[in-house]
Amino acid sequence: MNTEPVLQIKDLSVSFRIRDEYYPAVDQLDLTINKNEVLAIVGESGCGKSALALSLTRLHDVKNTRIDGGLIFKGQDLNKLSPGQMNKIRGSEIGMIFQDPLTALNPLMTIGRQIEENLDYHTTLSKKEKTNRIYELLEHVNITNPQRVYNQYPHELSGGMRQRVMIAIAIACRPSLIIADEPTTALDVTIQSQILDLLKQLQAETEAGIVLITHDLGVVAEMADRVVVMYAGEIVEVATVMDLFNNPLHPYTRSLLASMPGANAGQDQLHVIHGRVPSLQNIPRGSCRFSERIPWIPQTAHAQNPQLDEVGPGHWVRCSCYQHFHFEDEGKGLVMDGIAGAK
Ligand SMILES: Nc1ncnc2c1ncn2[C@@H]1O[C@H](COP(=O)(O)OP(=O)(O)OP(=O)(O)O)[C@@H](O)[C@H]1O
Repeated sequence: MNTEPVLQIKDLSVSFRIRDEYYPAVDQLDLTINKNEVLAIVGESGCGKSALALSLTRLHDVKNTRIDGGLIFKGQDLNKLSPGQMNKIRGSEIGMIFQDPLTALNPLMTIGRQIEENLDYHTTLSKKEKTNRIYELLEHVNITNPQRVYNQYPHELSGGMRQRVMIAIAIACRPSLIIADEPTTALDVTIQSQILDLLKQLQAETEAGIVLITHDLGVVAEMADRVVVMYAGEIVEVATVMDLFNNPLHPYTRSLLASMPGANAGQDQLHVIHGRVPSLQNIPRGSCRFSERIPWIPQTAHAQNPQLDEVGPGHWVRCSCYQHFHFEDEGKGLVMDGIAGAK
């Protein structure tokens, strides 16, 4: 595995203003994304995945969002760039693919014109070169009739085709980093797997680092090299995809995996994680954030403020007592050694 860093995230906090106070949705996060790797970020809704993605592209609402910390990309800190400097990087060296291409694409502009706009901004190609490049890009994302699609509007295309167009725009200037936020969530299963295959193929060609934000562990298993599990704004586990699926350590990761369809073969019910991700104002910031989702485990078992520790090569976990948890079948869920009354 190539470990040449593309992006280094250093002590990153992304905070939203709620009634004149800022609350971190991403809390002091450190992470490196390498060239030619797919780094998946997973977690339930509200864990801070999209807040993280927005901060990487600096597409946040500046009035109500504060970003602290470093985003080191090719030797410069994205967080210190002016909006103009960032515009030059976004869409060229950093490509973006979002969940809903219908919202991301301009409904009043033809597909050809939208890709051309990107090339206008980031390249000095002539009109003819741009047109050829657009046809080439559309073909590259497996659009069979590029000439026709060039002149079509987003609403005339299927969801899968629109996502292919988004990918064509994202890769138009051969980015070294791609942020893909739930790129296949809105698509049906067959189209989803075609789009994932396309992303894999493009990555093999470009060697870009891909940050893949998803709540779908099936997508993670298919795509990721490394996985980051987020809970309530923090990383709770980082591991290679093999380690994460074969040897999950954090109770939250284990609960997520047990709640995945197909995980409990032979059992009638999927595991349901008790409770929900706390809202920003209610995150217990000075203690173990996950403890309230496993209330049957006594507070004495939780470290006050667990750190993210490397417990094996490249395997990090934020839990001081992960060795004592185990998962029981038949709906009993997560239990802890020697704790009576656990369920
Ligand atoms: N603009 C905002 N203002 C205030 N709070 C926000 C804002 N955007 C997100 N949040 C809050 O920040 C937290 C993290 O949200 P975020 O959208 O990043 O989660 P997520 O893991 O991406 O969830 P989803 O999968 O549903 O998109 C949530 O508590 C959310 O309610």
